[in-house]
Amino acid sequence: MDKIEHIGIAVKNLDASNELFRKLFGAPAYKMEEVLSEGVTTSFFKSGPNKIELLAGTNENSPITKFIEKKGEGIHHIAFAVDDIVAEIARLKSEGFTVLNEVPKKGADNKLVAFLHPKSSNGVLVELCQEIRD
Ligand SMILES: CC[C@H](C(=O)O)C(=O)SCCNC(=O)CCNC(=O)[C@H](O)C(C)(C)COP(=O)(O)OP(=O)(O)OC[C@H]1O[C@@H](n2cnc3c(N)ncnc32)[C@H](O)[C@@H]1OP(=O)(O)O
Ligand SMILES: [Co+2]
Repeated sequence: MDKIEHIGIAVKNLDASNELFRKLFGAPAYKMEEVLSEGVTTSFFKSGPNKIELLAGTNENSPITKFIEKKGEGIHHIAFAVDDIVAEIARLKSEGFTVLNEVPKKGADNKLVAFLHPKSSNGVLVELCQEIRD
């Protein structure tokens, strides 16, 4: 795990939150992207070397919709950059973590991603992100 790649924040209304975070960071989102497979639409902000990912659910089954119903808006996950997501998944499995998708899937912002069940990581939803290299 090299560094925190982004922090994911679950929001009800992406337009309203885009404006709030534009004021917070003094700059607009640098990217907005829908990830159909996850039932989310996202916007990304840069805060110095860090990234913030705002996520809104696009359907009632979206993990974000369910999260907000249960816990309200707020920090949803922490994503870490990894060099080799397949190797990292194998390592974390061997260490006893519950990997929610053992086959990496396409995420936002040109990444392959995988998630650990929060119950196996002290109540924190952890995302692994590997840059998709052309
Ligand atoms: C990929 C695009 C983008 C990117 O960066 O590229 C994204 O980041 S997409 C982000 C959205 N996608 C996901 O979150 C996928 C992984 N998440 C899941 O598979 C589910 O959300 C899961 C398994 C974490 C929870 O599933 P579900 O909501 O069906 O189960 P429960 O509500 O019963 O939750 C079980 C248990 O976990 C607690 N929980 C749920 N979500 C979180 C969370 N984000 N952080 C911490 N804890 C969480 C929940 O409260 C339950 O605990 P309990 O003590 O039983 O209440
Ligand atoms: Co994310």
